[in-house]
Amino acid sequence: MVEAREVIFSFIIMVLATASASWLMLVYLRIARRASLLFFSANLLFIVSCMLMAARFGRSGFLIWNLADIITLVGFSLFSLGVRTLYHQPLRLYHYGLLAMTVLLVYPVIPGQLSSAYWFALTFSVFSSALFYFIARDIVAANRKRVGLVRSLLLGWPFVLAIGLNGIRVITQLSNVRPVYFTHNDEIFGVSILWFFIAAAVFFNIALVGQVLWRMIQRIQYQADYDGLTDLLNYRAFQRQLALVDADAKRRAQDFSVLVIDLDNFKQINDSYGHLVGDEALKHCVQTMAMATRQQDCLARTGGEEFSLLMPDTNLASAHQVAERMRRLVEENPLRYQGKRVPLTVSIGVASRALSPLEHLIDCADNAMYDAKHGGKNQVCVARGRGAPALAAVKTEPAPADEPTRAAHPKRS
Ligand SMILES: Nc1nc2c(ncn2[C@@H]2O[C@H](COP(=O)(O)OP(=O)(O)OP(=O)(O)O)[C@@H](O)[C@H]2O)c(=O)[nH]1
Repeated sequence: MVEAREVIFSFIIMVLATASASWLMLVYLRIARRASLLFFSANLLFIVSCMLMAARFGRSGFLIWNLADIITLVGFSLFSLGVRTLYHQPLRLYHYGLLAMTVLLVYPVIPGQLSSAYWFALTFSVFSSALFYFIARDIVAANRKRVGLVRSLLLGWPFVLAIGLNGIRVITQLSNVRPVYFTHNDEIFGVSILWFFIAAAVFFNIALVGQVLWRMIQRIQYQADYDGLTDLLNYRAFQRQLALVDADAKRRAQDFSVLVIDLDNFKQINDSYGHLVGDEALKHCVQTMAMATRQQDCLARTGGEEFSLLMPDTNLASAHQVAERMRRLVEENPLRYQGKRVPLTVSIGVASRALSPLEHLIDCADNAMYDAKHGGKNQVCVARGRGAPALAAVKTEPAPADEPTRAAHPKRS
């Protein structure tokens, strides 16, 4: 039977070596580099731990046994840290520090003799369960919002299963049914637990590769739909959103409106302060504009310094109010840069679906925005009518501070 164990141990080490090589390849390819490096290191530690465990069958030294357990726990900690790194979660190193301290306090207390096998196994089960719990919890926390609880649990299923199996093991051991697994003189359990190691090595690594792939897919999807600078939806995603809102509005016989918003004299900001300040100005402006929007509105970056706001269930008059409020907020919140005040203003065009067909809606708002530009900038213009939106665009004037919805003369900063 000892020979069978040796063969199985060699097989486990081969599996772990293959996993290590694969993670190293991902590090080399710069795919989730830091997380892959942590997963690679964890697999190396498992190889060391397996070698020690293989040695312990010959000599049954408890020091080696404990060392193998502790190295395995450090490997699981690296898995857990890798998952947190992958999902950009806070590392919270004190969690691992606390766990390490407890491990180092508990292991020396247990007497190093064969009858303690039960306690060593129990201790290892409890600590490894804590680490599996960290991993499963982090995977669920990172994905729950996007794919729901059940699917996010499925993403980390080997770790969830490991918590369950360890739980059963702890309960059976605490209820003193019999010391299961890891008994030196019990050949059957000795070999069966080795098969369990193989399954764990394979499934844990597959689950983690799955996390890396899943994360990459999420990132690609995000880059396809979002603007990297402002984190707003891009033009393509905005068009998709527009079609969805239009279908919904038709079904419910409701109106909706769009704003096309363009920063004024933005080239001048870039030329005077540089592109980095220009980028800051764009981000600052987005934050300010967002103050005028509601939860259901959809603000998108549809051009370099051009934005669009989609407002479901909003008629032209209400959209005009929002646009005016937005214009005023931007004007009143200049960018502060190195103690200087960088004034920002926007020109806004408003159009509503009730007055324009979908295929012309954005053009109508865009033309109204250009009317605002030609009218002197820092103002809101409303597009009316279907056929000739540019001609029908009606300029409205900014409201006074206490009356956000009514007109006054355009303000310039
Ligand atoms: N910093 C920065 N600049 C950008 C970005 N995208 C576009 N721009 C710049 O925005 C400027 C737009 O210039 P124009 O189209 O002349 O517009 P403007 O100066 O705002 O003039 P008006 O629209 O007439 O008020 C150009 O200089 C672009 O290089 C960006 O992501 N970051």
